[in-house]
Amino acid sequence: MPTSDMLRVAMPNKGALAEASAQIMRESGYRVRRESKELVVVDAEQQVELFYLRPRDIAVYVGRGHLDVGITGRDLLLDSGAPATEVMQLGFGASTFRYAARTGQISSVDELDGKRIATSFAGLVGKDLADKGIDASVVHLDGAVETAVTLGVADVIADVVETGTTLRNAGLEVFGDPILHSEAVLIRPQDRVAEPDAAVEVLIRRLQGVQTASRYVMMDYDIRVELVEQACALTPGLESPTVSPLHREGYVAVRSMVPRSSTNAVMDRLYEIGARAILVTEIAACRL
Ligand SMILES: Nc1ncnc2c1ncn2[C@@H]1O[C@H](COP(=O)(O)OP(=O)(O)OP(=O)(O)O)[C@@H](O)[C@H]1O
Ligand SMILES: O=P(O)(O)OC[C@H]1O[C@H](OP(=O)(O)OP(=O)(O)O)[C@H](O)[C@@H]1O
Ligand SMILES: [Mg+2]
Repeated sequence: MPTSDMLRVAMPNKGALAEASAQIMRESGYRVRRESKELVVVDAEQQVELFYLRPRDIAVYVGRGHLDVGITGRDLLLDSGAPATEVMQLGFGASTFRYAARTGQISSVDELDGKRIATSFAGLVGKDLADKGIDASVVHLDGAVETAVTLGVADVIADVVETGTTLRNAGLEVFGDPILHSEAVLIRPQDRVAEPDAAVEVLIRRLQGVQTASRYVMMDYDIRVELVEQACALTPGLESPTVSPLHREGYVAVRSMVPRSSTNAVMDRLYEIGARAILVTEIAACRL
């Protein structure tokens, strides 16, 4: 359906996902908007158009096939009911979607029957209630739903919870299991996910490259040649460590990718077995 040959991408124009979405696209080498009033950015060189839309509307545009891919929240995708499919998790914007009530008032979803539930995710909540066989009424509000309980508009809310600060400030607490674990995701039209699309594949590989580059560091060290197997067991890398001869007889240099979170623990172990000149560098970008 898209009329242009360019890859048409939906970007969140504001809200919790906007900044991180712009950052991951920028680091993936795409031209993003410089100014928050820009609605469309055309990158003729790379044949990509970015459309800045309300996060809530993104699944609608993509589901109808007017845009090829979009970045939105899993909760917004499911709430919309649009025929779009999640094709990649983007690793930011994590949150849970939960029921909450006045502290100490409700301890289980079994108590929801007959209650008024305020939410801006009526689709998601309606489906959850139906799945659980609960007969409750949904009060659909645009946002700041925590206040609905304070003002007596509802008995319960169902909303995005990240740190829990907003709930605490409203004197509310969660109950029951999370309805959903959400995060930012890349979505495509449901009826086109099976169709190979070279431009989408390039986008996904670039996004994966940025994710990997931020999850790993590059580690270099020198070690006596007879200890190289032991050292490589500590730094197996993703495929295989690079082992190069050193000018100094009996030593080799090893280079390997190491998960960022274990950097210091790995350096400690390497040092203990005799590795020296252990250097850690950032990976700016990668394609694996
Ligand atoms: N702390 C958070 N608050 C709100 N949404 C969050 C948070 N963390 C992640 N998200 C995700 O961001 C998306 C919400 O997008 P939305 O545009 O409503 O952002 P917002 O920050 O609520 O902005 P708005 O000012 O328009 O309400 C959802 O997918 C939600 O799960
Ligand atoms: O658990 P927390 O870290 O406090 O974050 C969750 C809160 O943030 C969002 O509100 P937002 O600022 O988007 O306002 P809104 O409700 O009007 O969308 C969300 O709706 C919760 O209220
Ligand atoms: Mg919001």
